[in-house]
Amino acid sequence: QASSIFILLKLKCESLGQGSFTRIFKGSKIDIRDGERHVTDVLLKELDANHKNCWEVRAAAIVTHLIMLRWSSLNLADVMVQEFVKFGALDLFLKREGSVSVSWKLDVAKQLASVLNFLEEKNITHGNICAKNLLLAREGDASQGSSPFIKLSDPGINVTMLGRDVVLDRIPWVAPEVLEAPERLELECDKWSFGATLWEIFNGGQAPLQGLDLERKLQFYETYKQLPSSEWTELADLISQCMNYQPAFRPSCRSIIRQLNSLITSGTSRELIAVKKLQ
Ligand SMILES: N#Cc1ccc(Nc2nc(N)cc(-n3cnc(CCO)c3)n2)cc1
Repeated sequence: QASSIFILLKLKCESLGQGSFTRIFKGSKIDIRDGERHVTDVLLKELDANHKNCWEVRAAAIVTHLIMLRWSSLNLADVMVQEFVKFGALDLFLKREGSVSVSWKLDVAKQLASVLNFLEEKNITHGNICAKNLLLAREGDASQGSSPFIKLSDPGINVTMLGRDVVLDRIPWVAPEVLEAPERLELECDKWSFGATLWEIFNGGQAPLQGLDLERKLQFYETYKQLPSSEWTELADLISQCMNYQPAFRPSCRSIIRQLNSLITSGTSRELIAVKKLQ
């Protein structure tokens, strides 16, 4: 008789950050099977009160008996349980880590581009691509020859259900065309967001346009502005191609991957030259 006991330790982990309307906590799932205990770290995403109704919580019947020893007021209906990904959200990791190598960043960017390519082939639009939604499962250590490994988190509440201010606050990740008509969320929107996420990856996890109020964020789009460009022109070109105000002009995923590959070759040689100059 397989049964799982969920021990939800609602440890208030501020360091976990939060999504738009969710608070996230670390928990433990204890499976008892044939008298053996298996403890798994889990992440709990709790929807805050006034957004309960619009969260399509899919009842994942992953365990036969879910006995929840509540150490808090959590109830299952408002909580989504996710695999606890070891190193957490990429934006926080990059802020904490400070300097990671160019090839590390390009490796992560290429993984994201391949995920977008996979979604494009299935004609699935994610709708909330950003560094906060990239979870780092493996840190990667060049000296050990291991590379980083990322997972794309769920998009959260669908952008069509969000209030205008929340969508405005997602500038510059949200594609401009989505502002006028959120239901026009198409594959090209993820390419725009990919550009903004690439900018985050190469700017230490800093949020672009941070500190601008909603009015100025809206003006940024109304005056067709681009993010401050990197001095690495090929990278700046790729970012501005993705963040083209004409959705149809944004590059295909294959083109993005091809351009990332050429950045990887030129990027690593650039880095070698820089290192040689230092010696
Ligand atoms: N220090 C630290 C540390 C923090 C978190 C994790 N693990 C983890 N696992 C997940 N499944 C999801 C998230 N997560 C983080 N921020 C969001 C909100 C935006 O999605 C989701 N974090 C690991 C280490």
